[in-house]
Amino acid sequence: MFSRVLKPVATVAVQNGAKNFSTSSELKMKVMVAGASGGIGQPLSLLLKQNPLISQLALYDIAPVTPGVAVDLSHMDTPAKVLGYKGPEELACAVADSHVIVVPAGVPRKPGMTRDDLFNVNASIVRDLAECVAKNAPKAIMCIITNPVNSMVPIASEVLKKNGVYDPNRVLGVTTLDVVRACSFIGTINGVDPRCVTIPVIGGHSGVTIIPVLSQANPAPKLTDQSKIEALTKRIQEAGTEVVKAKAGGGSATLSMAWAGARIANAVLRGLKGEENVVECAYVKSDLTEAKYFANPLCFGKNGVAKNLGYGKLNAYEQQLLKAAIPELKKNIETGEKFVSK
Ligand SMILES: NC(=O)C1=CN([C@@H]2O[C@H](COP(=O)(O)OP(=O)(O)OC[C@H]3O[C@@H](n4cnc5c(N)ncnc54)[C@H](O)[C@@H]3O)[C@@H](O)[C@H]2O)C=CC1
Ligand SMILES: O=C([O-])CC(=O)C(=O)O
Repeated sequence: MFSRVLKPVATVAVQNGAKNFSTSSELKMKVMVAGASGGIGQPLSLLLKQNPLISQLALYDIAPVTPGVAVDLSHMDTPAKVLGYKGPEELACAVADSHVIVVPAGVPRKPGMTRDDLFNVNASIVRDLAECVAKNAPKAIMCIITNPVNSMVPIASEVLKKNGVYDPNRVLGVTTLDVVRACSFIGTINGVDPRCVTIPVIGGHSGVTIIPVLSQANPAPKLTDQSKIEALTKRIQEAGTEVVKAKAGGGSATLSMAWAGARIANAVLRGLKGEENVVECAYVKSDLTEAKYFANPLCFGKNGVAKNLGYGKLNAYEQQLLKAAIPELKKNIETGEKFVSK
């Protein structure tokens, strides 16, 4: 079950420049989760506690239960040491010396809302977290789950820039759930194990900006005509809303997101550790299109994103999807950038 998420630990030592990194033969990695007591944060932390690449797991949230969540997880018989941090006065300690910071802090959607409707509340949460990261762990790799992802990544990037510590290879928007869903749906259609399916999902993380490149899926979905391809594309684009509706006011995807969050964190950690050819899609600073940020397959290395692998050849339908996504992405990016500059 964990073969993709928990790959064997590489034993090479790496030195990637962040302060207080271990210089012993085994790099000790600290992962911090911001929003650790929430619907995503708790199961994500449960999965991360099982990751042998992590020596320290710092759980941060404004919720009073957070130290208790940390005590609870600390009783699991896996090596990662778990510490809980609660409230803004403890944030700097939680962040300090982190190699990877995963951010599911912020409010989720209710039925009838778009991800953009979350902007007003979540923008300041991500801004303040990024400010603290800039001051206390400028070399950390931020993996931002908080919605709207398309705008939150520009916000974190602009804050890091203002502090003079921005490295575009160290700020990611988490789009892994779109890939996970596409693999799951294709697995069902083809009657195969979804873990054997690969597919790039490019663009961003909301509605029309989510572009599953079905022509590059392996195995190809067994769909006979174009209308079925279009219906599958729509389902992947709207899968978040499918969950929001099904939860009927109880929030959005949490468990599948935790799974996806653990998967991208593991890819980043494997790259930091020196493993080669670790590839996942994520939303990053990009010059591939007119949008300043764009999601597509990336290769991870000792300093975060090591190589942008582009998005390959798109068929005519996918090119049409890309054309529809770009104006929306540009608008979302501008909204994020304006929020920081005002
Ligand atoms: N990127 C993606 O694919 C997905 C993103 N999301 C997004 O993830 C976010 C979290 O969703 P859930 O976990 O379901 O929400 P939730 O409400 O269950 O949990 C959010 C947690 O964040 C905490 N929090 C609020 N302000 C904070 C702050 N300033 N610092 C630290 N923690 C803070 C809350 O106390 C709460 O524990 C939402 O914005 C949601 O839209 C959800 C699913 C998929
Ligand atoms: O739909 C939402 O609000 C949460 C999310 O981003 C997803 O499930 O893809």
